[in-house]
Amino acid sequence: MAVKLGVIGGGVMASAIVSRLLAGGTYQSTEILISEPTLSQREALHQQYGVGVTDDNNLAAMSPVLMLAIKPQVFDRVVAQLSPLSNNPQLVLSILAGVKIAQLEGAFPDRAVIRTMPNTPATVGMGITALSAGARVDAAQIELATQIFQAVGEVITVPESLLDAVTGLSGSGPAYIAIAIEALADGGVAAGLPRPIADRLALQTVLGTATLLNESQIHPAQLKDRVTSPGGTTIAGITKLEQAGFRSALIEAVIAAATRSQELGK
Ligand SMILES: NC(=O)C1=CN([C@@H]2O[C@H](COP(=O)(O)OP(=O)(O)OC[C@H]3O[C@@H](n4cnc5c(N)ncnc54)[C@H](O)[C@@H]3O)[C@@H](O)[C@H]2O)C=CC1
Ligand SMILES: O=C(O)[C@@H]1CCC=N1
Repeated sequence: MAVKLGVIGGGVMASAIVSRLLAGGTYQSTEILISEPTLSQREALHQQYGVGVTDDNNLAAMSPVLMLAIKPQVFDRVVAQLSPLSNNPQLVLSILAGVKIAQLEGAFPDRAVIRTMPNTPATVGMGITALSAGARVDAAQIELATQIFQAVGEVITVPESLLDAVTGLSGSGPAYIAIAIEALADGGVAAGLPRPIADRLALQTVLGTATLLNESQIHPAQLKDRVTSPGGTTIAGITKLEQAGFRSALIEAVIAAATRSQELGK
């Protein structure tokens, strides 16, 4: 069967996206070719997903749809090593933080380019991906990109000027939430809970709160007010959070990550 999707870089995000594309039937394993320099990673991808693997980026780049899943720091080097013949894909999808549509269009002349920002909950189909289309993209290509990223969760379309901010929030956000869950569990241990119980309580509290907000569509501030009894435990905890700058820490984290995304595109 002919390869339909080539992927350059077979790391964390490529694995997450490819696994969901296969599970959802968007592509068959024989229709995907991943180029990856690390032998053990190639073997793992082939064994786990049955996809084609290669150490030659030019082979992956010949596919009609090419997904770039390398680190932004190696983008220039990877592009410089692609031969003109492999400048064949009709559609290039980039998941690279920071790398701009203009850079992508310069690297793939005459090809349609869509810059995207997915996130790691993609692994379980609960991701959210923002797409931003370049000038050469037609409606069918936006539809195809949407279909590909819907395999890993929600898809939204934004102007490119917002993609660095998206990166700072939803791209990097899973790490902030993971730290929050770890810290909540540490707090539980500090308050006397056995570790396994603290871990379970912390995780389910975040999962349950996110699900409740999502399903009820109430504002987070309303939910906070519902939990907070006058003179009770929650307001005692919130007072400490405010003293420690919890809100501003999160705000500053998103801004710092967005700023770093901008820097990566320079
Ligand atoms: N990890 C995350 O949560 C997210 C990452 N991204 C973006 O996705 C991209 C990939 O990130 P990860 O998957 O986390 O990184 P990763 O390090 O897990 O994967 C990158 C892969 O590229 C391979 N690679 C290195 N040099 C190469 C070359 N010359 N040719 C081909 N492959 C090469 C590496 O061996 C590695 O397997 C980055 O650009 C990042 O900005 C986007 C959204 C979320
Ligand atoms: O940390 C990074 O640069 C990548 C982009 C978004 C999430 N991880």
